[in-house]
Amino acid sequence: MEVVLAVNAGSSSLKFQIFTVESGEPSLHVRGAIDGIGTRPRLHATGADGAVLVDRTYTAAALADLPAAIGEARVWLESLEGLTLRAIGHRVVHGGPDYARPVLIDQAVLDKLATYQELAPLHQPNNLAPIHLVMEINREVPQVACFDTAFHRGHPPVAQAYALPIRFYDEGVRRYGFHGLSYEYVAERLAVVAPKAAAGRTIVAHLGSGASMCALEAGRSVESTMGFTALDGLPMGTRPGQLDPGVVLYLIAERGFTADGVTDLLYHQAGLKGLSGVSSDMRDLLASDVPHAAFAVDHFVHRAGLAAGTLAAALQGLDAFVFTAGIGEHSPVVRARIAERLAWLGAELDPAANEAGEMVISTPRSRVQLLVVPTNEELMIARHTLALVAATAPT
Ligand SMILES: Nc1ncnc2c1ncn2[C@@H]1O[C@H](COP(=O)(O)OP(=O)(O)O)[C@@H](O)[C@H]1O
Ligand SMILES: CC(=O)OP(=O)(O)O
Ligand SMILES: [Mg+2]
Repeated sequence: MEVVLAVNAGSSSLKFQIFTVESGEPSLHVRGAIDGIGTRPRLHATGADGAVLVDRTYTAAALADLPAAIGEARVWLESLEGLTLRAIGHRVVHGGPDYARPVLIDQAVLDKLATYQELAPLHQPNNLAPIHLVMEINREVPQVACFDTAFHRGHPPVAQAYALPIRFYDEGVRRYGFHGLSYEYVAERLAVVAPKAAAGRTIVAHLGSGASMCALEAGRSVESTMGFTALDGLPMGTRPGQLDPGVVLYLIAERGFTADGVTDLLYHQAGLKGLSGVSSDMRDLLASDVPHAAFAVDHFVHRAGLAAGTLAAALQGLDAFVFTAGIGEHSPVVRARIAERLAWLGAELDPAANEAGEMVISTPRSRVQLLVVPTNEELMIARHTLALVAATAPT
């Protein structure tokens, strides 16, 4: 059976899905992940029917980092029988100014992508590691890089620019935006399940351990809360979101921070984790009775409300607001609190539909339709990979 493997190597997890490709559209065969890498590592995978194929836990030391997780995932994937690998697609967070669409990977592409490591230190090295490994063990299988930045590359220059001397724009210091594979998937899904919302002015809120929002005009991205790196915008699990650059200058000039020290603070020690002192995980904060945990949640909701206002201004109005990713898909409490911040735009939540996790969670008379649409970055990767491989196959 011919399959495409989609790999989403993140900061603390390695997600993968295997799709059969007979029909032209990828069809789910196996879905799995190793998560909790370095803390509570767990490999689990299910078949298309939901049957559990593997569920293993490890000590933190046994799977301490992403390379170790890749090694473990490889052993398990190679134990699956009867599969012929047609191609492998990878999520690559930063495509810089060069890549506006997915690309077939060769050494030159890989070298170029390595130059963006500093712009996404939490993600890019992890995204590239499995590509390197496959290149070492099997040069025959085509590999495709699918970028988080690509979906946003049509933003108008006024939206992409920072008010710095223009030479910096020319050399690539721009607002790129991320989570593009997730937004592209949600936009395609909306066109099917909520065509009216899809045709209008929509904000999609991708609220996971990384979090951002995207403004869609008839399914096309026109603005996003993230910028040059995935540090900007909303507060996240361990990243602060929007921050006055003066804070960084203060840390360097007054507190003796090095570049590495600032990087560690902004990528690993800030956000919900830093503010609460409890956890980077929204579930832990909602369950905690520590006052700082509640304060971190309040801050998250406050900033989400402000970001929604900014994007509504970019769209000059709002027809629909969509929740997705870990928090957006699974937390009725956080959805309800953000929906409250959208009341001035005419949004009215249906509490029962929200608690039940229905797709439409607004009342019929709400002027802004509120929706929950689960994302699927791996399916988007598989679609792109299949399309690119088919287009470049020798005839
Ligand atoms: N039931 C829930 N309630 C609140 N938050 C949740 C729930 N389930 C998951 N989350 C949040 O979702 C986050 C993970 O989201 P996810 O989209 O999988 O992130 P990523 O892909 O960036 O690792 C977790 O850190 C947790 O904060
Ligand atoms: C770009 C980004 O923040 O990704 P993630 O949500 O996977 O951390
Ligand atoms: Mg993610």
